[in-house]
Amino acid sequence: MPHSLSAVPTAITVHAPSKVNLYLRVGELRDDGYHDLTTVFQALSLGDDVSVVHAEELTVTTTGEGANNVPDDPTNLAARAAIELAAWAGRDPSAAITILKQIPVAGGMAGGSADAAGALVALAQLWKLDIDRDTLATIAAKLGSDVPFGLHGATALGTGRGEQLIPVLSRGQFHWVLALAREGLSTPAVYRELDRLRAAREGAHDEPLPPDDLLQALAAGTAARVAALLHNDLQPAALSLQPTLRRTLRAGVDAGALSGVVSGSGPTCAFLCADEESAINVAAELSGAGVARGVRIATGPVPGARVV
Ligand SMILES: C[C@](O)(CO)[C@H](O)COP(=O)(O)OP(=O)(O)OC[C@H]1O[C@@H](n2ccc(N)nc2=O)[C@H](O)[C@@H]1O
Ligand SMILES: Nc1ncnc2c1ncn2[C@@H]1O[C@H](COP(=O)(O)OP(=O)(O)OP(=O)(O)O)[C@@H](O)[C@H]1O
Repeated sequence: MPHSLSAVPTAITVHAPSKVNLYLRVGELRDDGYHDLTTVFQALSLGDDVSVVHAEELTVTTTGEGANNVPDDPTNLAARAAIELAAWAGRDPSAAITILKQIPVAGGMAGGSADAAGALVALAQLWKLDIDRDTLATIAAKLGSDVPFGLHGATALGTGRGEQLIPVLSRGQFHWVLALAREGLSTPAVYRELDRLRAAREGAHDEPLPPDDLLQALAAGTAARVAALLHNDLQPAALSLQPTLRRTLRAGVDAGALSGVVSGSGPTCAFLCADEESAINVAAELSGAGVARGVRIATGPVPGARVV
């Protein structure tokens, strides 16, 4: 009996959060193909579970929400995380990675990034690596702009291409309703659409609003003030590519949300509600309105990717 038990490989499981951008200002297109950002991220309780065990080779298997649309080859961001981390450690990247997906795929909630962050934390433990958080964050930034925030979690101000993070004080818990869209949106396509819309406006520039008011509202924990200050420069581009999202945004506010915003590059719409009871009511009404493929309730902020 003890013999057969020891033959079972021990899995390490990490819970990795999704995110919503409470504030996202997009600067000019840079020479490297990225845009400079000023953003405020919040990590949400809706998340993926990433499990790893020792194996002869590197594999990745996904189950759950939208698993059919997630690659099971080395292009999976969790597999790329394994390859980058192994290269840093000077070892082979062999491990079996299993992802239980809850974060909508191509939904603007950093699903792949969460899995990459989760794989980094899980594999660092499985491989018993002596690696500090800063080095892990540097590897994370190579994998994608949103991956460092997947490690960081909570609420943070992001600059650069979104990978440079400063913690933001946030009091209490915020209650969100997420409306999942039927079709995903490609992040590069949404940035391209923003550039196209801006070029068509012939030099008209938005005044960059500093997020100071939002940071104060977060520190005070006032949902109504935070709701009034939600802002996403990518929203017009996401709406241009998926015009039905206008109806979704209206439906959430009509259902009683304080306010709604497209999450990151979309198409998920995130609605901030006054409290838990309001979120339950908004979710029920939105489900009945037929504007979304599905509706989820989430709270934030929550911690970054961590072993469970
Ligand atoms: C929309 C956001 O989710 C907001 O947090 C992020 O900016 C996207 O982050 P991500 O999915 O991790 O994106 P990456 O994998 O780093 O980049 C994918 C593509 O998005 C565009 N991109 C991304 C980040 C950024 N600051 N500027 C960009 O223009 C680029 O075309 C890039 O090739
Ligand atoms: N582990 C993964 N989970 C989901 N998608 C992945 C993963 N690895 C690679 N992908 C690919 O990346 C594409 C974008 O997926 P993802 O769910 O990360 O988008 P997103 O949440 O909109 O990203 P972001 O919010 O960071 O811009 C998918 O269509 C899929 O082909």
